[in-house]
Amino acid sequence: MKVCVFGAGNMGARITEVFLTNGHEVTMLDVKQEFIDRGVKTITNDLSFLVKKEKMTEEKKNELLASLKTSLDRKAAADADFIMEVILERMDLKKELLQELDQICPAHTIFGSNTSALSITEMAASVPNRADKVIGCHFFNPAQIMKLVEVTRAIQTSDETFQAAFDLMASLGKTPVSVNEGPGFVVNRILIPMMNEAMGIVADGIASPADIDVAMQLGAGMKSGPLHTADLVGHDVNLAIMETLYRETGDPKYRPHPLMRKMVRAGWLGVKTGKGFFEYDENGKEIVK
Ligand SMILES: NC(=O)c1ccc[n+]([C@@H]2O[C@H](COP(=O)([O-])OP(=O)(O)OC[C@H]3O[C@@H](n4cnc5c(N)ncnc54)[C@H](O)[C@@H]3O)[C@@H](O)[C@H]2O)c1
Repeated sequence: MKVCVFGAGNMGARITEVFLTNGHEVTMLDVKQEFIDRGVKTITNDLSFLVKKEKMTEEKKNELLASLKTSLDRKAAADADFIMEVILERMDLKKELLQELDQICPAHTIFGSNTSALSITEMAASVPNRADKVIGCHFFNPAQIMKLVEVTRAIQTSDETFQAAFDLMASLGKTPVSVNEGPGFVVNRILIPMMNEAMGIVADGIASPADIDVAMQLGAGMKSGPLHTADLVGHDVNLAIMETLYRETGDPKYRPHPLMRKMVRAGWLGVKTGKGFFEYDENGKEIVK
C-alpha cells in the first residue's frame, strides 16, 4: 500500500517506521528539511538498535532506509492509498492540510489522523466530499513499541472505512480498539488528567516528581510513572489535550494545571527539549543526578 505520513516529529517518524517495517511503500513529509532529517535519524537509530539486538540484519536495515521516501511537497501524496496526518495538535493546521490533500489525492484515499484529542467529526466536515473516508488512528508513544491504536470513527465515517483502517492497524502488528468519537477518546481522557493531577501534587509540595512516579509504579502498578510519561509525550501536547477536554466538556475537572502552562511557556517540554520534570541527553536518555 502507498502510505504518506505528514509530520516527521516525535510520533510521525515512528509511525513511518511502523509502516516501513511492515512492507508498505512510505513517504514521510514535513515542512522543513531539518525536521525530515531529524525524523530519518530517529528511524535510523531505531533500526540500528534492532540490528544490534540481532532482531534485524544490516542488509534489511539498509534496504528499508533506501526505500524510505521523503518530501516537502504535498503533491507526493497524489497516488497515496492511505494518509496518516501526524502534524501539530492544532485543528486549523490539520483542516488546512486535509483540505489541500482532498484536492491532491485520488477518490479512494483514506485520511487517518493521529490526533490525541481533537474532533475527527470536525476534520471530516472540512472535506465534505470524502467525509466518510476520514478516521482517527491514534497510535501511542513510542509508536514502534506500543501495541494499542484507537481507531476512532467520526459521525460521518463509513463502515467500509472503519473496517479498512481497523484491518490495516491489525496488519501492522497493533491491537486496534474501536472507539466512537469523544474528547480525548479513551486513553487520554483518563491518562492526561491523571498527569495533570500529578503536576498539582508537585506544585502543592506534597512529593517530588521522582517519588510521585515511584509511588504510582509500586502503588498503582504503572509501568512508567505519570510524570515520566508526561515528559515523554511532551507538555505542549499534554496542554493541548487538557485544553481540548476542558473546552469540549466545560467541566472544571479538566482545567490544565497552571504548572503545566508555566512549563510550556518556559520551553520545558520534556524529553524533546531535554528538560521537563526530569532531564534528558540528546538521545532522550534520562540524566540521573
Ligand atoms: N507526543 C505523543 O506522545 C503523542 C501521542 C499520540 C498522538 N500524538 C499526536 O500526534 C500528533 C503529532 O505529535 P508529535 O508529538 O509528533 O508532535 P511534534 O511536535 O514532535 O511533531 C509534529 C511535526 O509536524 C510538523 N508539521 C507541522 N505542520 C505541518 C504540516 N502542515 N505538514 C507537515 N508537517 C507539519 C512539524 O514540523 C513537526 O515536525 C499530534 O496531533 C499529537 O497530539 C502525540
